[in-house]
Amino acid sequence: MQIKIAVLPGDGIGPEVMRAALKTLKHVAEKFQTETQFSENLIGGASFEEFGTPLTEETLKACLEADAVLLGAVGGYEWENLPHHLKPEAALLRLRKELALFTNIRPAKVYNAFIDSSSLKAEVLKGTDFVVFRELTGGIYFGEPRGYDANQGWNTMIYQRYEVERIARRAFEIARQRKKRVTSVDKANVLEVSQFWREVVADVHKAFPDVELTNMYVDNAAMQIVRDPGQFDVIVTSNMFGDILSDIAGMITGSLGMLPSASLGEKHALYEPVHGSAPDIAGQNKANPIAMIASVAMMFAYSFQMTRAAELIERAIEKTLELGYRTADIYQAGNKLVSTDEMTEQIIYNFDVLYHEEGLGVFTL
Ligand SMILES: NC(=O)c1ccc[n+]([C@@H]2O[C@H](COP(=O)([O-])OP(=O)(O)OC[C@H]3O[C@@H](n4cnc5c(N)ncnc54)[C@H](O)[C@@H]3O)[C@@H](O)[C@H]2O)c1
Ligand SMILES: CC(C)[C@H](C(=O)O)[C@@H](O)C(=O)O
Ligand SMILES: [Mg+2]
Repeated sequence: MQIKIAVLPGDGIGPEVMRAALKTLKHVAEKFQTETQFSENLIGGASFEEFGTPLTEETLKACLEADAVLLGAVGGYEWENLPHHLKPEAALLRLRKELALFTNIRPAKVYNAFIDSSSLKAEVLKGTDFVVFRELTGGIYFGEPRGYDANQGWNTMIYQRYEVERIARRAFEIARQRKKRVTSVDKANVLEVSQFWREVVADVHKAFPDVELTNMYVDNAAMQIVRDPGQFDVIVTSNMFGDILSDIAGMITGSLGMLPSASLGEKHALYEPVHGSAPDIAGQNKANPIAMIASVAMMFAYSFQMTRAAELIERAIEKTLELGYRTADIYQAGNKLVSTDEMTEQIIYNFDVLYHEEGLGVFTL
């Protein structure tokens, strides 16, 4: 098999975690006799500096032609005051829209080895394994009209029926393979668009009577995720609520540096960590590469049905954590403090150890 991947390292720690991910990817692909073909392009601030735009047509074309896109992160202090359409983040938003990546999947899974280093108590975290399905190409992020002048600023939160239906359907389908529980998160007590969301989700639910549906207001959901994360299986929600809830979920798992994501459309797929470009630690070889490496695992599973490869990467991450290796963001006294590169080497080493063991290829991210 040959796989064609568009690589977009981006800004800040993006290139550092991408280097880690590509090293892992190449190693895994070789083990599984999979031929890889890469295109690499600038995106975000790096692209703005070189071409005066955060996303060139050439980069977009490379992404449209690839089987899967891998993205590091975009953004940084130096580009914060640019007009909106030139900000690094605009590139990511346009890419999601152009590739029609309407489903963003962000799993919040607690690694056992890690349970004592989270900011939450171990007994609260035990058994936490849920996934956020965030709508990614609609809602207030893209609604018109939008703008600001000297006296006011405005955005529009709008959803079309088909947009809610397709993400809800995917959430119910995945729930069927999991614990069969969907929590739809909205703000229907205040927003009409949320009332609409709630009604459409209920309509879609009729085709999935074996899955339990609960509705929850977003403020309560934020609290419940921290109070009792074990109650959730699949959370489905709109673009902005999903953005916020997935960062909260990031802390459940210990650090944003641990959370991978997949963005899927009908034809295209993009994989990126949930975290940003972390300008505060960029260039120091101390970023946690796990979110990016786990995003590669998601790519193998979702884009190429290589479940065994994905499972081995996931287990190699787990084993590396069990052995006590930690980057600075998750370090506690008694651990082995390692750099981005050393963490990557350990994960690859443990991948090789596990590769020789028997396994069924059960991927849980
Ligand atoms: N998908 C993306 O490209 C993406 C996502 C979020 C934020 N951003 C952008 O990134 C820039 C910085 O945003 P922010 O500071 O709000 O969020 P951030 O995720 O970049 O950083 C938040 C905090 O988490 C830490 N952190 C994040 N990832 C880490 C990792 N892998 N290892 C260790 N520590 C890590 C950072 O050091 C920082 O203290 C902004 O320009 C923002 O727009 C981009
Ligand atoms: C960088 C930004 C545009 C992006 C978002 O808000 O979607 C980020 O926060 C994310 O969660 O992927
Ligand atoms: Mg975010």
